Amino acid sequence: MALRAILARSSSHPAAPPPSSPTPSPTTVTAIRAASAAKPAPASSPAGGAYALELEVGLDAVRMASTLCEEVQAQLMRQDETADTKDDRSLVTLADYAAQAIIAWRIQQEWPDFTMVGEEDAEALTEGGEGGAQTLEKITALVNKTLAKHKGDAAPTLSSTEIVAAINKGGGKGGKGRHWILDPVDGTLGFVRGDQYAIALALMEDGDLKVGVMGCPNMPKTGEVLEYDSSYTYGFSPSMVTKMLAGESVGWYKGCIFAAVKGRGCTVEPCDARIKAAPTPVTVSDAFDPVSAKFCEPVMKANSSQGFTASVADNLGIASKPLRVYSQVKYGSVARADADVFMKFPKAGYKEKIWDHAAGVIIVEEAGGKVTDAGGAPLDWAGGRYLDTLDRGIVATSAALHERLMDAVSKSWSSSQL
Ligand SMILES: Nc1ncnc2c1ncn2[C@@H]1O[C@H](COP(=O)(O)OS(=O)(=O)O)[C@@H](OP(=O)(O)O)[C@H]1O
Ligand SMILES: [Mg+2]
Ligand SMILES: [Mg+2]
Ligand SMILES: [Mg+2]
Repeated sequence: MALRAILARSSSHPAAPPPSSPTPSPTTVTAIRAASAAKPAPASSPAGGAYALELEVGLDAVRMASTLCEEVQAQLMRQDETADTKDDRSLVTLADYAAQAIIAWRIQQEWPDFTMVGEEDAEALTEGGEGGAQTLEKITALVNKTLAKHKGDAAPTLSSTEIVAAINKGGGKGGKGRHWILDPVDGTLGFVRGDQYAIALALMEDGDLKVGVMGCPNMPKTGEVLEYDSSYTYGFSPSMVTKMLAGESVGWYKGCIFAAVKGRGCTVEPCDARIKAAPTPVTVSDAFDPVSAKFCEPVMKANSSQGFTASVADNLGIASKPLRVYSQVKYGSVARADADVFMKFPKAGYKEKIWDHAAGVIIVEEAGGKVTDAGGAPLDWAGGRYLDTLDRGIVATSAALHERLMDAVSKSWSSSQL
């Protein structure tokens, strides 16, 4: 792999006061009530049930990875660090490797024989000459620093050999059986631009998603993500940190972790463990009003046909502009009803990867939503590393709106074929 350094876009983010919550949009006329379709949300955290340990480990692992990513994103913004390109010319940073390493290490503590389908591998670090070796050294230091921060005296010091082994745990083939699915930094482009990204972890058993944990370190506590673009990378003010350390409520914060367990609902809580806030149940939008409805999609035209999604939105009567957001934060936005619909229609021939969707999908489903391909079929998690049988694209929405969305997709597809 070529380790060609790319300068992260320079970005100045003026300190801004915490934004206030946006006014909720009214729901009116053509409202489709989805309440009966939505699962009853539990009073607090999904609390795991039979998957309590998996949930606890997943939250711990994703929390550590979030800390590590925040540190690297700040370095990128200061231009103290750079991104590299992989053989497929996509971006990769220290954080992508280090987050995969720390999450795999944490899972291995509980399940030494676990298998994982993860995005990254360590080839560029072991076969990449001096540049690769230097990058591995930085990753090792970053992982150990993060472990020390989170585990204190109990923190081990991992060797670079252990780090390589942990990263390479992501090389699983998937298929039937029990596999963790990991995108250590989803939306790497957003990450290097100081924007939205997600750490997306899921557990799949025989094709069924059982647990999803998604860290979104730049997602605000409330409101739509695009309203906060000037404040993504500013930290907490000194007075907020003082309050947090004293265990006081700070009201607004940025940095959310979504957690979902099959059949037990979905919750959201702060990424930063210093913020004392109980996990809050989230549910998808319970009504559809085209006037106030919003849909989200990838930022890059190369990743999804923006013309096609505009046509589908038009068929649904959605008047507002799309929310173009990096990463699986889009699924989080649908899960907590900031948006009504997420659509992605990649170019023909592009093979979607399971780690780009697994955590987001169980989060939306457990929030009362439905995620399918463009033909209405559920996604096939047991087919290996790719979603090989996917029909055209992926749509996520409330269970109640799904059929209407399918009709809109069919209508747009027919007219685009004419
Ligand atoms: N050509 C093409 N078509 C569709 N999808 C692609 C394509 N190339 C890459 N990818 C995958 O898209 C992941 C990022 O998705 P996003 O929704 O964040 O895209 S965007 O940057 O907002 O446009 C991104 O995930 P990360 O690599 O984790 O960032 C890729 O796996
Ligand atoms: Mg990538
Ligand atoms: Mg991804
Ligand atoms: Mg990624």
